[in-house]
Amino acid sequence: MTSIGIIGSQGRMGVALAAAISEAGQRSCGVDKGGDVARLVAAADVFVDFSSPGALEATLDACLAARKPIVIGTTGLEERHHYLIDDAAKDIAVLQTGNTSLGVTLLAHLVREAAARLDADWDIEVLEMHHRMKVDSPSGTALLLGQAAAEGRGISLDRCSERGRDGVTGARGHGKIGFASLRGGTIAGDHDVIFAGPEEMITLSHRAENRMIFARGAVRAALWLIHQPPGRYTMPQVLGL
Ligand SMILES: NC(=O)C1=CN([C@@H]2O[C@H](COP(=O)(O)OP(=O)(O)OC[C@H]3O[C@@H](n4cnc5c(N)ncnc54)[C@H](OP(=O)(O)O)[C@@H]3O)[C@@H](O)[C@H]2O)C=CC1
Ligand SMILES: O=C(O)C1=N[C@H](C(=O)O)C[C@H](O)C1
Repeated sequence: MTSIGIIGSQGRMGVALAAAISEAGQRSCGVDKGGDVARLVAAADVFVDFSSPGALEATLDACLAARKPIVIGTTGLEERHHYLIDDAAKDIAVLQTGNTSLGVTLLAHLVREAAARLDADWDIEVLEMHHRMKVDSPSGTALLLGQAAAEGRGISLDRCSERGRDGVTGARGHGKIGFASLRGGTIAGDHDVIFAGPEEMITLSHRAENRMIFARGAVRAALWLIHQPPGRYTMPQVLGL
């Protein structure tokens, strides 16, 4: 039996993850804000982080000291967090993703394919809606889908994204990838990638009906990651997509 340590165990995802770990016949333990992450790391075989970007540095340090692998599902990460992850991945196995579900992993593949086939006359917009308690925007998934679209087009998302339109912003930039975020209610996570072309439109969508899809995907990733050498891994590798 594998012991999976949960960073953010009392949160919405932490609770769903504990249920998914138990469903998979594995053992869980956890830590929350103010808790002893080094103690948790000593007690488990692999870790899943669904907490807050502020927790990441200490969590990675503890995993590095113990040479143990980690799945990072927390979103709202900044560039410096990605550098920390790249550094850690030289010594331990790390998987970071904005979405651990099978459906979104496949959707990202479809978005990359569509973007590769449609020229820049097809405007790409990523629309997401989440529950009222979500603190970061755009969602990690929206950014992941935007990245897939940019890769399909062979462009850099950093240079082509259009975010936070408000007021007289001027016409939409040609070839840009736009993002829009809605917040309300208890929605677990809805994402649409819209390809708006000349006189026709394609929408690729994913609806999360509840958090167990993320939790089950995270368990699958954690159980896969313990068998991998140091490196930075992705959900398509876990799912063989
Ligand atoms: N990759 C994916 O598939 C998914 C990612 N997420 C992401 O996971 C994260 C958590 O989401 P959610 O569960 O809804 O959020 P919650 O706010 O419900 O839970 C976060 C938990 O993390 C704890 N926490 C905060 N800071 C620390 C810290 N420094 N060390 C340890 N624990 C800490 C919180 O404790 P306290 O309340 O005391 O602050 C809380 O228990 C978000 O970034 C979200 O976007 C969510 C769903 C799927
Ligand atoms: O905060 C959430 O709830 C979710 N966060 C992730 C994200 O930012 O994309 C994944 C999922 O959409 C739910």
